[in-house]
Amino acid sequence: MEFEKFKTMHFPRDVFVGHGVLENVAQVVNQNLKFGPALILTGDITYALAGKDVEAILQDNNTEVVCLKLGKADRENLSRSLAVAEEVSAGIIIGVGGGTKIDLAKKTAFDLNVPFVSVPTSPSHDGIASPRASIRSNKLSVSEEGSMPVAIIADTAVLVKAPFRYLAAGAADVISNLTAILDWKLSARLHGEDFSSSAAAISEYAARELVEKAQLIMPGVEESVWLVTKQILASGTAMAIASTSRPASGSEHLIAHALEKYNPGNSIHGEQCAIGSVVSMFLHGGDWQSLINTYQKFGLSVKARDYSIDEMTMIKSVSTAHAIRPDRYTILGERDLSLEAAEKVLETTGII
Ligand SMILES: NC(=O)C1=CN([C@@H]2O[C@H](COP(=O)(O)OP(=O)(O)OC[C@H]3O[C@@H](n4cnc5c(N)ncnc54)[C@H](OP(=O)(O)O)[C@@H]3O)[C@@H](O)[C@H]2O)C=CC1
Ligand SMILES: O=C(CO)COP(=O)(O)O
Ligand SMILES: [Zn+2]
Repeated sequence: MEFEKFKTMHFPRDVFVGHGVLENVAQVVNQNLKFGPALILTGDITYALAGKDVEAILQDNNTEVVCLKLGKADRENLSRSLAVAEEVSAGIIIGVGGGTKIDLAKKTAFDLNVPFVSVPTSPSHDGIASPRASIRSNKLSVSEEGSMPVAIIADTAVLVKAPFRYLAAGAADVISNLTAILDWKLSARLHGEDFSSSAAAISEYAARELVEKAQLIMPGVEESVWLVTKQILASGTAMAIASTSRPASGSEHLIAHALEKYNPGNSIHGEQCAIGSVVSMFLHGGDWQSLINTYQKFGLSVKARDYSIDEMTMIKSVSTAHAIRPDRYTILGERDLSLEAAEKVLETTGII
Protein backbone atom coordinates (compact mmCIF):
# COMPACT_ATOMS: atom_id res chain seq x y z
CA MET A 1 0.00 0.00 0.00
CA GLU A 2 1.21 3.49 -0.82
CA PHE A 3 2.32 5.68 2.11
CA GLU A 4 -0.37 8.33 2.54
CA LYS A 5 0.38 10.17 5.75
CA PHE A 6 0.97 13.90 5.63
CA LYS A 7 0.88 16.73 8.10
CA THR A 8 1.62 20.47 8.15
CA MET A 9 3.05 22.09 11.25
CA HIS A 10 3.55 25.82 11.77
CA PHE A 11 6.06 27.15 14.28
CA PRO A 12 7.16 30.68 15.16
CA ARG A 13 10.30 31.88 13.46
CA ASP A 14 11.37 33.84 16.54
CA VAL A 15 10.53 33.55 20.21
CA PHE A 16 11.73 36.34 22.48
CA VAL A 17 11.13 35.72 26.15
CA GLY A 18 12.56 37.57 29.14
CA HIS A 19 13.19 40.99 30.57
CA GLY A 20 12.89 43.90 28.15
CA VAL A 21 12.41 41.89 24.93
CA LEU A 22 9.62 44.19 23.70
CA GLU A 23 12.14 46.18 21.60
CA ASN A 24 12.46 43.20 19.25
CA VAL A 25 9.09 44.01 17.73
CA ALA A 26 10.84 46.35 15.26
CA GLN A 27 13.10 43.57 13.99
CA VAL A 28 10.13 41.19 13.72
CA VAL A 29 8.16 43.69 11.66
CA ASN A 30 11.15 44.45 9.43
CA GLN A 31 11.42 40.72 8.66
CA ASN A 32 7.74 39.97 8.15
CA LEU A 33 5.94 43.08 6.89
CA LYS A 34 5.76 42.92 3.09
CA PHE A 35 3.12 45.60 2.40
CA GLY A 36 0.85 48.12 4.14
CA PRO A 37 0.83 49.20 7.76
CA ALA A 38 1.17 47.12 10.90
CA LEU A 39 -2.14 46.74 12.76
CA ILE A 40 -1.91 46.60 16.57
CA LEU A 41 -4.94 45.00 18.26
CA THR A 42 -5.00 45.86 21.94
CA GLY A 43 -7.30 46.90 24.82
CA ASP A 44 -7.67 49.93 27.06
CA ILE A 45 -5.53 48.64 29.92
CA THR A 46 -3.06 46.79 27.74
CA TYR A 47 -2.55 49.75 25.42
CA ALA A 48 -1.30 51.73 28.40
CA LEU A 49 0.82 48.79 29.60
CA ALA A 50 2.52 47.76 26.36
CA GLY A 51 0.48 48.71 23.27
CA LYS A 52 1.66 52.31 23.25
CA ASP A 53 5.29 51.19 23.68
CA VAL A 54 4.94 48.82 20.73
CA GLU A 55 3.38 51.66 18.73
CA ALA A 56 6.24 54.03 19.65
CA ILE A 57 8.94 51.45 18.88
CA LEU A 58 7.43 50.87 15.43
CA GLN A 59 7.00 54.58 14.71
CA ASP A 60 10.68 55.12 15.62
CA ASN A 61 11.39 52.33 13.15
CA ASN A 62 9.50 54.31 10.45
CA THR A 63 6.76 51.68 10.26
CA GLU A 64 3.27 52.90 9.49
CA VAL A 65 1.08 51.79 12.40
CA VAL A 66 -2.67 51.57 12.94
CA CYS A 67 -3.87 50.85 16.47
CA LEU A 68 -7.28 49.39 17.26
CA LYS A 69 -8.61 48.93 20.79
CA LEU A 70 -11.12 46.14 21.23
CA GLY A 71 -12.93 44.35 24.06
CA LYS A 72 -14.02 40.70 24.24
CA ALA A 73 -13.02 38.04 21.74
CA ASP A 74 -16.42 37.61 20.12
CA ARG A 75 -17.71 37.51 16.52
CA GLU A 76 -18.62 41.19 16.60
CA ASN A 77 -15.12 42.33 17.57
CA LEU A 78 -13.61 39.90 15.09
CA SER A 79 -15.72 41.51 12.33
CA ARG A 80 -14.50 44.94 13.47
CA SER A 81 -10.86 43.94 13.39
CA LEU A 82 -11.27 42.25 10.00
CA ALA A 83 -12.98 45.34 8.59
CA VAL A 84 -10.23 47.67 9.83
CA ALA A 85 -7.44 45.34 8.71
CA GLU A 86 -8.97 45.13 5.23
CA GLU A 87 -9.67 48.85 5.03
CA VAL A 88 -6.07 49.82 5.81
CA SER A 89 -4.62 46.81 3.98
CA ALA A 90 -2.68 45.70 7.05
CA GLY A 91 0.37 43.59 6.22
CA ILE A 92 0.91 42.24 9.74
CA ILE A 93 -1.34 41.89 12.80
CA ILE A 94 0.17 42.37 16.25
CA GLY A 95 -1.92 41.26 19.23
CA VAL A 96 -0.87 43.13 22.39
CA GLY A 97 -2.81 42.07 25.48
CA GLY A 98 -4.35 39.16 27.31
CA GLY A 99 -5.98 36.14 25.71
CA THR A 100 -8.79 38.11 24.10
CA LYS A 101 -6.54 40.45 22.10
CA ILE A 102 -4.17 37.65 21.11
CA ASP A 103 -7.09 35.54 19.85
CA LEU A 104 -8.66 38.39 17.89
CA ALA A 105 -5.30 39.10 16.27
CA LYS A 106 -4.65 35.40 15.61
CA LYS A 107 -7.98 34.91 13.90
CA THR A 108 -7.85 38.18 11.94
CA ALA A 109 -4.40 37.27 10.61
CA PHE A 110 -5.58 33.74 9.79
CA ASP A 111 -8.63 34.96 7.86
CA LEU A 112 -6.59 37.51 5.89
CA ASN A 113 -3.53 35.29 5.48
CA VAL A 114 -1.06 37.83 6.85
CA PRO A 115 1.59 37.26 9.54
CA PHE A 116 0.57 37.40 13.20
CA VAL A 117 2.76 38.47 16.14
CA SER A 118 1.84 37.58 19.72
CA VAL A 119 2.79 40.13 22.39
CA PRO A 120 1.14 38.82 25.57
CA THR A 121 0.73 41.13 28.57
CA SER A 122 -0.73 38.41 30.77
CA PRO A 123 0.45 34.80 31.19
CA SER A 124 -3.14 33.66 31.75
CA HIS A 125 -3.16 30.55 29.52
CA ASP A 126 -1.30 28.70 26.78
CA GLY A 127 -3.34 30.26 23.96
CA ILE A 128 -0.79 33.09 23.86
CA ALA A 129 1.64 30.71 22.17
CA SER A 130 -0.57 28.36 20.17
CA PRO A 131 -2.26 28.24 16.75
CA ARG A 132 -5.71 28.00 18.40
CA ALA A 133 -8.12 30.95 18.70
CA SER A 134 -11.14 31.12 20.99
CA ILE A 135 -13.79 33.41 19.53
CA ARG A 136 -16.92 33.29 21.64
CA SER A 137 -20.06 32.04 19.86
CA ASN A 138 -23.31 30.88 21.46
CA LYS A 139 -21.80 31.33 24.96
CA LEU A 140 -18.96 28.94 24.07
CA SER A 141 -15.25 29.76 23.74
CA VAL A 142 -13.94 26.47 22.39
CA SER A 143 -10.80 27.03 20.31
CA GLU A 144 -10.70 26.86 16.52
CA GLU A 145 -7.89 27.02 13.99
CA GLY A 146 -5.96 30.30 13.92
CA SER A 147 -2.53 31.43 12.83
CA MET A 148 0.57 30.31 14.66
CA PRO A 149 2.48 33.49 15.52
CA VAL A 150 5.49 34.19 13.29
CA ALA A 151 6.99 35.63 16.46
CA ILE A 152 6.17 35.59 20.16
CA ILE A 153 7.47 38.49 22.23
CA ALA A 154 6.88 37.66 25.89
CA ASP A 155 8.40 40.44 27.96
CA THR A 156 8.57 39.31 31.58
CA ALA A 157 8.87 42.95 32.73
CA VAL A 158 5.40 43.50 31.24
CA LEU A 159 3.91 40.13 32.23
CA VAL A 160 4.91 40.54 35.89
CA LYS A 161 2.56 43.55 36.10
CA ALA A 162 -0.49 41.38 35.45
CA PRO A 163 -2.51 40.47 38.55
CA PHE A 164 -1.09 37.31 40.15
CA ARG A 165 -4.39 35.54 39.58
CA TYR A 166 -3.57 35.43 35.84
CA LEU A 167 -0.15 33.86 36.41
CA ALA A 168 -1.64 31.23 38.73
CA ALA A 169 -4.34 30.52 36.13
CA GLY A 170 -1.72 30.19 33.37
CA ALA A 171 0.20 27.68 35.47
CA ALA A 172 -3.00 25.71 36.16
CA ASP A 173 -3.88 25.66 32.45
CA VAL A 174 -0.50 24.04 31.73
CA ILE A 175 -0.73 21.62 34.67
CA SER A 176 -4.12 20.51 33.36
CA ASN A 177 -2.22 18.97 30.41
CA LEU A 178 -1.74 15.95 32.70
CA THR A 179 -5.39 14.94 32.40
CA ALA A 180 -5.61 16.07 28.77
CA ILE A 181 -2.92 13.52 27.94
CA LEU A 182 -4.69 10.75 29.89
CA ASP A 183 -7.82 11.47 27.82
CA TRP A 184 -5.91 11.57 24.54
CA LYS A 185 -4.28 8.20 25.30
CA LEU A 186 -7.66 6.75 26.26
CA SER A 187 -9.19 7.91 22.99
CA ALA A 188 -6.25 6.53 21.02
CA ARG A 189 -6.72 3.13 22.74
CA LEU A 190 -10.50 3.02 22.46
CA HIS A 191 -11.10 4.78 19.17
CA GLY A 192 -7.78 4.70 17.34
CA GLU A 193 -7.54 8.50 17.41
CA ASP A 194 -4.29 9.87 15.99
CA PHE A 195 -1.83 10.29 18.83
CA SER A 196 1.45 12.19 18.68
CA SER A 197 3.96 10.90 21.24
CA SER A 198 6.19 13.92 20.72
CA ALA A 199 3.36 16.43 21.27
CA ALA A 200 2.21 14.47 24.33
CA ALA A 201 5.75 14.27 25.75
CA ILE A 202 6.26 18.04 25.45
CA SER A 203 2.84 18.81 26.88
CA GLU A 204 3.34 16.47 29.82
CA TYR A 205 6.86 17.73 30.43
CA ALA A 206 5.57 21.32 30.61
CA ALA A 207 2.98 20.30 33.21
CA ARG A 208 5.45 18.27 35.29
CA GLU A 209 7.97 21.13 35.37
CA LEU A 210 5.32 23.36 36.94
CA VAL A 211 4.13 20.67 39.35
CA GLU A 212 7.72 20.21 40.52
CA LYS A 213 8.36 23.94 40.89
CA ALA A 214 4.89 25.03 42.04
CA GLN A 215 6.21 26.57 45.27
CA LEU A 216 8.31 28.97 43.17
CA ILE A 217 5.23 30.53 41.55
CA MET A 218 4.88 33.74 43.56
CA PRO A 219 3.33 37.18 43.13
CA GLY A 220 5.47 40.06 41.89
CA VAL A 221 8.48 37.88 41.07
CA GLU A 222 9.71 38.07 37.47
CA GLU A 223 11.50 34.72 37.86
CA SER A 224 8.08 33.10 38.53
CA VAL A 225 6.70 34.64 35.36
CA TRP A 226 9.73 33.30 33.48
CA LEU A 227 9.15 29.81 34.89
CA VAL A 228 5.48 29.68 33.88
CA THR A 229 5.87 31.46 30.54
CA LYS A 230 8.50 28.96 29.37
CA GLN A 231 6.06 26.10 29.96
CA ILE A 232 3.21 28.05 28.34
CA LEU A 233 5.48 28.24 25.29
CA ALA A 234 6.13 24.49 25.49
CA SER A 235 2.43 23.76 25.72
CA GLY A 236 1.77 25.98 22.69
CA THR A 237 4.46 24.07 20.81
CA ALA A 238 2.77 20.76 21.66
CA MET A 239 -0.46 22.07 20.11
CA ALA A 240 1.47 23.26 17.05
CA ILE A 241 3.00 19.79 16.60
CA ALA A 242 -0.36 18.08 16.98
CA SER A 243 -2.17 20.75 14.90
CA THR A 244 -4.98 20.51 17.46
CA SER A 245 -5.47 21.54 21.08
CA ARG A 246 -5.69 17.83 22.04
CA PRO A 247 -2.36 17.76 23.94
CA ALA A 248 -3.59 20.56 26.19
CA SER A 249 -7.34 20.07 26.26
CA GLY A 250 -9.27 17.03 27.45
CA SER A 251 -12.14 16.41 29.84
CA GLU A 252 -10.90 19.10 32.26
CA HIS A 253 -11.27 21.66 29.44
CA LEU A 254 -14.76 20.38 28.61
CA ILE A 255 -15.70 21.05 32.24
CA ALA A 256 -13.98 24.45 32.06
CA HIS A 257 -15.97 25.35 28.93
CA ALA A 258 -19.20 24.19 30.60
CA LEU A 259 -18.44 26.37 33.64
CA GLU A 260 -17.76 29.34 31.38
CA LYS A 261 -21.08 28.69 29.65
CA TYR A 262 -23.22 28.26 32.77
CA ASN A 263 -21.40 30.61 35.17
CA PRO A 264 -19.48 33.20 33.14
CA GLY A 265 -17.54 36.03 34.71
CA ASN A 266 -16.54 34.72 38.13
CA SER A 267 -13.75 32.32 37.32
CA ILE A 268 -11.09 32.56 34.63
CA HIS A 269 -9.98 29.86 32.22
CA GLY A 270 -7.08 28.36 34.19
CA GLU A 271 -9.13 28.28 37.40
CA GLN A 272 -11.92 26.44 35.60
CA CYS A 273 -9.32 24.02 34.19
CA ALA A 274 -7.92 23.39 37.67
CA ILE A 275 -11.37 22.35 38.93
CA GLY A 276 -11.88 20.24 35.80
CA SER A 277 -8.51 18.53 36.13
CA VAL A 278 -9.26 17.42 39.70
CA VAL A 279 -12.57 15.88 38.55
CA SER A 280 -10.88 14.29 35.56
CA MET A 281 -7.98 12.90 37.62
CA PHE A 282 -10.49 11.38 40.04
CA LEU A 283 -12.39 9.72 37.19
CA HIS A 284 -9.14 8.41 35.69
CA GLY A 285 -8.31 6.88 39.09
CA GLY A 286 -5.24 9.11 39.47
CA ASP A 287 -3.81 11.15 42.34
CA TRP A 288 -6.28 14.05 42.42
CA GLN A 289 -5.27 15.03 45.96
CA SER A 290 -1.72 15.82 44.87
CA LEU A 291 -3.14 18.02 42.10
CA ILE A 292 -5.07 19.99 44.71
CA ASN A 293 -1.92 20.23 46.85
CA THR A 294 0.01 21.56 43.85
CA TYR A 295 -2.56 24.26 43.11
CA GLN A 296 -2.56 25.24 46.79
CA LYS A 297 1.19 25.91 46.63
CA PHE A 298 0.49 28.95 44.47
CA GLY A 299 -2.76 29.89 46.14
CA LEU A 300 -5.23 28.56 43.58
CA SER A 301 -8.44 27.21 45.07
CA VAL A 302 -10.54 24.46 43.49
CA LYS A 303 -13.55 25.17 45.71
CA ALA A 304 -16.62 26.11 43.67
CA ARG A 305 -17.84 28.59 46.28
CA ASP A 306 -14.62 30.62 45.97
CA TYR A 307 -15.75 31.44 42.42
CA SER A 308 -19.43 31.93 43.33
CA ILE A 309 -20.34 28.74 41.49
CA ASP A 310 -23.37 27.17 43.15
CA GLU A 311 -23.54 23.41 43.69
CA MET A 312 -26.20 22.73 41.07
CA THR A 313 -24.29 24.66 38.37
CA MET A 314 -21.14 22.75 39.28
CA ILE A 315 -22.94 19.40 39.12
CA LYS A 316 -24.66 20.24 35.83
CA SER A 317 -21.34 21.38 34.31
CA VAL A 318 -19.63 18.08 35.13
CA SER A 319 -22.62 15.99 34.13
CA THR A 320 -23.09 17.56 30.69
CA ALA A 321 -19.53 18.65 29.79
CA HIS A 322 -19.02 15.70 27.39
CA ALA A 323 -21.56 17.31 25.02
CA ILE A 324 -19.53 20.49 24.59
CA ARG A 325 -17.34 18.78 22.02
CA PRO A 326 -18.85 15.43 21.09
CA ASP A 327 -16.06 14.64 18.62
CA ARG A 328 -13.38 14.69 21.33
CA TYR A 329 -13.61 11.48 23.34
CA THR A 330 -12.61 11.71 27.00
CA ILE A 331 -13.13 9.91 30.31
CA LEU A 332 -16.50 11.73 30.51
CA GLY A 333 -17.77 9.35 27.85
CA GLU A 334 -20.62 9.90 25.42
CA ARG A 335 -23.59 10.27 27.78
CA ASP A 336 -24.39 12.63 30.62
CA LEU A 337 -22.90 11.53 33.93
CA SER A 338 -25.76 10.88 36.31
CA LEU A 339 -26.31 13.83 38.64
CA GLU A 340 -25.59 11.50 41.57
CA ALA A 341 -22.24 10.45 40.11
CA ALA A 342 -21.26 14.04 39.36
CA GLU A 343 -22.25 15.13 42.87
CA LYS A 344 -20.27 12.29 44.42
CA VAL A 345 -17.07 13.19 42.54
CA LEU A 346 -17.44 16.83 43.48
CA GLU A 347 -18.13 16.09 47.14
CA THR A 348 -15.36 13.52 47.47
CA THR A 349 -12.79 15.91 46.02
CA GLY A 350 -14.08 18.80 48.14
CA ILE A 351 -14.96 20.96 45.14
CA ILE A 352 -18.48 21.37 46.58
N1 LIG B 1 -6.66 30.52 22.26
C1 LIG B 1 -6.75 29.65 23.22
O1 LIG B 1 -6.32 28.50 23.11
C2 LIG B 1 -7.38 30.05 24.50
C3 LIG B 1 -8.11 31.20 24.58
N2 LIG B 1 -8.74 31.55 25.73
C4 LIG B 1 -9.51 32.81 25.71
O2 LIG B 1 -8.73 33.85 26.29
C5 LIG B 1 -9.57 34.81 26.89
C6 LIG B 1 -9.20 34.99 28.34
O3 LIG B 1 -7.90 35.49 28.40
P1 LIG B 1 -7.50 36.51 29.56
O4 LIG B 1 -6.07 36.88 29.36
O5 LIG B 1 -7.89 35.93 30.87
O6 LIG B 1 -8.52 37.71 29.30
P2 LIG B 1 -8.41 39.20 28.76
O7 LIG B 1 -7.64 39.33 27.52
O8 LIG B 1 -9.81 39.70 28.73
O9 LIG B 1 -7.64 39.93 29.92
C7 LIG B 1 -8.28 40.10 31.17
C8 LIG B 1 -8.15 41.52 31.68
O10 LIG B 1 -6.82 41.70 32.11
C9 LIG B 1 -6.31 42.89 31.55
N3 LIG B 1 -4.87 42.74 31.46
C10 LIG B 1 -4.13 42.07 30.55
N4 LIG B 1 -2.83 42.16 30.84
C11 LIG B 1 -2.74 42.87 31.99
C12 LIG B 1 -1.67 43.30 32.80
N5 LIG B 1 -0.40 43.00 32.50
N6 LIG B 1 -1.95 44.03 33.91
C13 LIG B 1 -3.23 44.35 34.23
N7 LIG B 1 -4.29 43.99 33.50
C14 LIG B 1 -4.03 43.24 32.38
C15 LIG B 1 -7.03 43.07 30.25
O11 LIG B 1 -7.01 44.42 29.80
P3 LIG B 1 -7.65 44.95 28.41
O12 LIG B 1 -8.99 45.50 28.82
O13 LIG B 1 -6.73 45.98 27.92
O14 LIG B 1 -7.80 43.80 27.49
C16 LIG B 1 -8.43 42.59 30.61
O15 LIG B 1 -9.18 43.61 31.19
C17 LIG B 1 -10.99 34.30 26.71
O16 LIG B 1 -11.57 34.92 25.59
C18 LIG B 1 -10.79 32.81 26.48
O17 LIG B 1 -11.83 32.23 25.75
C19 LIG B 1 -8.60 30.81 26.87
C20 LIG B 1 -7.85 29.67 26.83
C21 LIG B 1 -7.20 29.18 25.67
O1 LIG C 1 -7.35 26.15 26.33
C1 LIG C 1 -6.83 25.46 25.48
C2 LIG C 1 -5.59 24.74 25.75
O2 LIG C 1 -5.08 25.04 27.01
C3 LIG C 1 -7.52 25.28 24.19
O3 LIG C 1 -8.46 24.33 24.43
P1 LIG C 1 -9.84 24.21 23.66
O4 LIG C 1 -9.51 23.75 22.28
O5 LIG C 1 -10.59 23.21 24.46
O6 LIG C 1 -10.48 25.57 23.67
ZN1 LIG D 1 -6.58 25.95 28.33
